[in-house]
Amino acid sequence: NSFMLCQKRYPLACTMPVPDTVARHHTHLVGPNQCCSAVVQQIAAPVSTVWSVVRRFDNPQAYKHFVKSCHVIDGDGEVGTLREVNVISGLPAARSTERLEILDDERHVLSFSVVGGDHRLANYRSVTTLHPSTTGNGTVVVESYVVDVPPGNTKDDTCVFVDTIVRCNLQSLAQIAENLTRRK
Ligand SMILES: C[C@H](/C=C/[C@]1(O)[C@@]2(C)CO[C@]1(C)CC(=O)C2)CC(=O)O
Repeated sequence: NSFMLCQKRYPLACTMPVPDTVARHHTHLVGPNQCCSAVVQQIAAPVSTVWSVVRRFDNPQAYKHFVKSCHVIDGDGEVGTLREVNVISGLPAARSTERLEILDDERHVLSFSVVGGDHRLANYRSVTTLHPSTTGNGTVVVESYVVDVPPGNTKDDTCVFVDTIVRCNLQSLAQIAENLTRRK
């Protein structure tokens, strides 16, 4: 599957030209003052192993190293569950309140939206999907997002900032899933 990244030049809908089973989840309506992008990460671990880490909405710090701690405010892990994420120092952010929007254990789709907190990424929503690699027993992770461009920022700067964090998260996810696979 030749994943092509979400092109920022799609003014209205940010879709990724990928198999339509994937595109459906990574299609975001992008407003005039928003930007969107996507990050793709190859992981040398089975989809089931990667999913067991990604699906834990209550435990993002398992692989997101910018997260210091997280606790569930409301809900039981199903869609609608709210979490409060506390962020490590040094970032232009302290905490974030996030809502679980999609948790699909069959199709390996997770989506959450940022609904509050003190940071600069208003109306952030991301979708993460897992796909078996076409070669070998690995996983391809696709994570796309849409977010408001903060006042004073350009769309490109915003995408560079968010892409960098998402890429760090997915590289960390790869390390953890590959370590889990070696240990078995
Ligand atoms: C980009 C996104 C997370 C961003 C943040 O969690 C936050 C919502 C508060 O701190 C951050 C780490 C950075 C920020 O400015 C906004 C990636 C993810 O967690 O899935």
